[in-house]
Amino acid sequence: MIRIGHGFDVHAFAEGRPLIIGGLKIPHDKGLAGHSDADVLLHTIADAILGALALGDIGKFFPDTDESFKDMDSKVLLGEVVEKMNEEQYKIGNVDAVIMAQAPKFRPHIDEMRESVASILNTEVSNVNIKATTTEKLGFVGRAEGITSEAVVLLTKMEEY
Ligand SMILES: Nc1ccn([C@@H]2O[C@H](COP(=O)(O)O)[C@@H](O)[C@H]2O)c(=O)n1
Ligand SMILES: C[C@@]1(CO)OP(=O)(O)OP(=O)(O)OC[C@H]1O
Repeated sequence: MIRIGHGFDVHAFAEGRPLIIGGLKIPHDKGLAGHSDADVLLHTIADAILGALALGDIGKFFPDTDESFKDMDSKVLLGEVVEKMNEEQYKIGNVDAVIMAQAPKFRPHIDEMRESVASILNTEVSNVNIKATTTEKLGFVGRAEGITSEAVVLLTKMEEY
């Protein structure tokens, strides 16, 4: 049994915050605004997993009106979503994600990011692909107002013994 899910998220740039993407602190002159640490990539992957399981989205489980999630580490958020996935007897088949940002350049960080994401998802690095693209200076991404990302995940049912 396999299930597919899609995730999408957007966060605006904000001065005076670190840029956290894929669980890594990426050197840049600004970070992203959010109730949590605003890790747009981990939110996208969490939403894709919840989507595959027809469980809703991260706002349902981690509402931004709840003060206990203020400045939350999104690695913890995604870890809790992985626990839900395991409770449903599913594991990661593979993940393919794209980060859309005019800057910074993510290419130098992609391999470390894949390792970080694979570790949270409890899967092999070869099951995690992360891409980055600009939008050729078009739209809110192109004007460097924020970062958006999209992901698809394939989940596979755990073997029953
Ligand atoms: N924030 C980004 C954007 C892009 N890259 C890498 O550059 C390649 C070319 O990007 P274009 O938007 O000009 O097509 C892209 O394939 C990525 O490898 C990046 O590292 N960080
Ligand atoms: C993660 C949560 C919760 O801290 O906050 P944000 O960092 O604002 O992220 P978003 O992707 O807008 O939605 C989920 C939120 O409930």
